[in-house]
Amino acid sequence: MAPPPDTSKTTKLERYNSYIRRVNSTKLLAASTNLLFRATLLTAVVLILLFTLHYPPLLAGHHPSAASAHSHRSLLSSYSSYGGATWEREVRRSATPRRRGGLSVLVTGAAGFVGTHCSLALKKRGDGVLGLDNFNSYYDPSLKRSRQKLLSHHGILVIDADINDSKLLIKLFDVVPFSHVLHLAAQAGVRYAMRNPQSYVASNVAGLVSLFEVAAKHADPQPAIVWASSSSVYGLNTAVPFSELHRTDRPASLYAATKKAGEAIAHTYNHIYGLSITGLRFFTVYGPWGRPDMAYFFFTKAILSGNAITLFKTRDGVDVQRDFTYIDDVVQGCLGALDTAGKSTGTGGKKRGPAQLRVYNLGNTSPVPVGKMVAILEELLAKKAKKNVVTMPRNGDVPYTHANVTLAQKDFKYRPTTDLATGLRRFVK
Ligand SMILES: O=C(O)[C@H]1O[C@H](OP(=O)(O)OP(=O)(O)OC[C@H]2O[C@@H](n3ccc(=O)[nH]c3=O)[C@H](O)[C@@H]2O)[C@H](O)[C@@H](O)[C@@H]1O
Repeated sequence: MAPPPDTSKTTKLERYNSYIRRVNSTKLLAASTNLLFRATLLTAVVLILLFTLHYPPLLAGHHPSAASAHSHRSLLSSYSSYGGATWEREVRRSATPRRRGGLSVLVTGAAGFVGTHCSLALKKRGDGVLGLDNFNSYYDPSLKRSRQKLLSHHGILVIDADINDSKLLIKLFDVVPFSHVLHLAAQAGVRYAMRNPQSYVASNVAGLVSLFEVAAKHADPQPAIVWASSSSVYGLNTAVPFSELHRTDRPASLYAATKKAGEAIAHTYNHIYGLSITGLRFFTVYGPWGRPDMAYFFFTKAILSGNAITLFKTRDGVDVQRDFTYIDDVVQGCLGALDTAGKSTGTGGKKRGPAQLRVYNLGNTSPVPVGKMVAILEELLAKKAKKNVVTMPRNGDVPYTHANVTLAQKDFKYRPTTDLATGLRRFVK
């Protein structure tokens, strides 16, 4: 019988070969992972570049900047961390009123233009204010960070979070028994809705529902809610001046449609859950710390830098007109609405009785043609604008806005006092 073959060497060799194969495959895996990582990085850089080219930074013009507000928002909320004794202490400190009978207000969109001014005014008179903002990149977030610094200087904490983050909202209402919510977080801008429609649905519809859900079902006590609707809901309405009784079922832009949807949603939450809700229809609000995507702001920049501006005329050749409203007047209206808001009547998602549901115009009551607005800026800046006058494109704009504010005047003494020339002088300064 032949002796069995000596396998010890072959076995060793096989083991060695298999070891080498494993090492090589690991190297291959590492190499391919490395390659994949580099490819992903390169794609991301190319995408960011393409996006930046497509949406140049807002401060350089009037186009919304970089990444879509929506994707940025989800990124922020997934990174937002909250909780813990120190965090809760800070939240309570910011939200606690300093005067007897003061309000405790959750201000959403606190690092926004109107949000910052309202938060400061509330804090100044001794109310507690806690801010919330997602710092999205619709316009330069560094302006929002500067406003956040200003607020922090006045003892107001602004949390980085999105209104769609229900868990955070629930946590906030667990920590603080807010008496009011001033809900200003929204995707603003009329014409941008054609470019990024989903961001309007995410903020102005889904975000609003997320807030109402938490306020109706989790907050105890339920807060009274005052929120920002818009003059744009009047859409194709031709009866002037715009009254709260006029038709608002013909929005001209998706922006307006989401605000109108918000008013309908408010009705539902008031009806089912007894939430006290007040909608404020703002009319083209302007002033210091304003929004760079608005015409008065980017016109000023363009005039100073010698760039041309585009002025819209209606199809009949008339200047478009706006009831430009100065920020201080709007703040007065917001505080008046908060002070006169009735209490919500429900608890734990159950209505206990009828609650207040209101809508008010907050305008200036004197429309100004955009050409006149530019003439005021030219005088203040001592420099002529280079103007391109074009027929208003079909971009969601309406030709004319004009507020009737009798209702706000009657219910909380709203009385706008700043004309456009005075307001723009303060802005330019
Ligand atoms: O009243 C409101 O509720 C709305 O007011 C503003 O919207 P808008 O009135 O369109 O304000 P701007 O974008 O600053 O435009 C002001 C005027 O300048 C005109 N315009 C704008 C841009 C431009 O390049 N040229 C031009 O003539 C517009 O047609 C408009 O008549 C805000 O941007 C909205 O977020 C807000 O909801």
